[in-house]
Amino acid sequence: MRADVQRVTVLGAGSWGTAFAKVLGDAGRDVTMWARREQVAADIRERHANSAYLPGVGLPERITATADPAEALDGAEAVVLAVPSQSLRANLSEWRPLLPADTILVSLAKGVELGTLKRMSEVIAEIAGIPAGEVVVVTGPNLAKEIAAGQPSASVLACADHERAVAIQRASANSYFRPYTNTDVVGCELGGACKNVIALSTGMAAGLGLGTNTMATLITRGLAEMARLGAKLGADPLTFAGLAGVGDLVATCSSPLSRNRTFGEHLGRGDTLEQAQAAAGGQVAEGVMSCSSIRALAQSLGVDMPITDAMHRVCHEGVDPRQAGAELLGRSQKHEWS
Ligand SMILES: NC(=O)C1=CN([C@@H]2O[C@H](COP(=O)(O)OP(=O)(O)OC[C@H]3O[C@@H](n4cnc5c(N)ncnc54)[C@H](OP(=O)(O)O)[C@@H]3O)[C@@H](O)[C@H]2O)C=CC1
Ligand SMILES: O=C(CO)COP(=O)(O)O
Repeated sequence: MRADVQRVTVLGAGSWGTAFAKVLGDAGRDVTMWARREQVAADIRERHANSAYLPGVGLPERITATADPAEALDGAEAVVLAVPSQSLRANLSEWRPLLPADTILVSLAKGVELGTLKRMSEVIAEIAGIPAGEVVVVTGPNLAKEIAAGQPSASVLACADHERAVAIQRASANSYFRPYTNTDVVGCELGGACKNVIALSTGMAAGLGLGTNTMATLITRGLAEMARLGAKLGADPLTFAGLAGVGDLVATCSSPLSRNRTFGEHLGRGDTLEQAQAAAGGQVAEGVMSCSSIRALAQSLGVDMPITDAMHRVCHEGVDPRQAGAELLGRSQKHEWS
């Protein structure tokens, strides 16, 4: 493993993969991106733009791109995985023989895998055949469009191996992006996955015409339920007070740029799942799948996550958003911290 990472490969050329490549390029790193579609790769390589995902954003000239994963991965000192959570296992299985030895694996994905109920660093470690403690997880309040516009933001690089987190911290820190390290991978990853589900709920509330008190209630009680899950899985409770918890919740639950919040808003306005998906224009709203996997994980551990449960029932059992809201309020009364 190199402490002074210079050559980075980003696998996935969507919103966050491209914005994170720009962060690395602006930090002076040489970046090669892999795009699933040749036309996206050509746009990045020849026009220094990704018009499909980040229209109007100029990319550093030191970023190049290809649709060939072998070419993208050649010589990579760090590999950033920037594809949706539910396809990551299949994608990485294909790429595994191409991964350079000793490369640092970095995860941008915020989700929990359906079926296995694994966090993304667990999936990556399993497929790559490395200890889970070696995967670096990027999380925090990082709306891609704002970061691509160079707006100041902080982030968290979580890894049990502090040296790997520091290597990526050095490689990504620039004038507008301030990454902190953290060794609580469980807490950081759960924060990133759970907040997408809570953002669905705040979007849904907005779509129903509800105001700020409702949004603050969902954010705060969402934080309580993700912290309960984290505590059961051995996370540090402080993590949920940090960038990966409150920070990402506030950004995602309140911003019109959030795909999860926007998806929820469509459902609240009465759109079907299919209509909301069509409006997302092919971009991933991870919470739609993660509400089911996180709910199953919570149930397997006996953890109460009522908002997540409500989102699962709206998204996958056809429950009306108004009814889900009424049921949340109608639950038995209790102490705030019980
Ligand atoms: N956008 C954001 O602000 C942030 C996103 N994240 C997380 O980062 C992860 C990636 O998100 P983001 O880049 O925004 O997602 P996007 O939907 O913007 O892009 C997804 C990328 O993955 C590709 N892709 C989609 N499905 C597959 C598949 N089955 N196999 C291979 N490639 C596929 C897409 O290719 P194609 O264009 O060909 O469809 C595209 O390049 C998610 O987990 C998200 O939650 C985290 C922080 C911020
Ligand atoms: O994770 C994000 C911000 O930190 C992006 O959220 P969305 O996927 O909802 O756009």
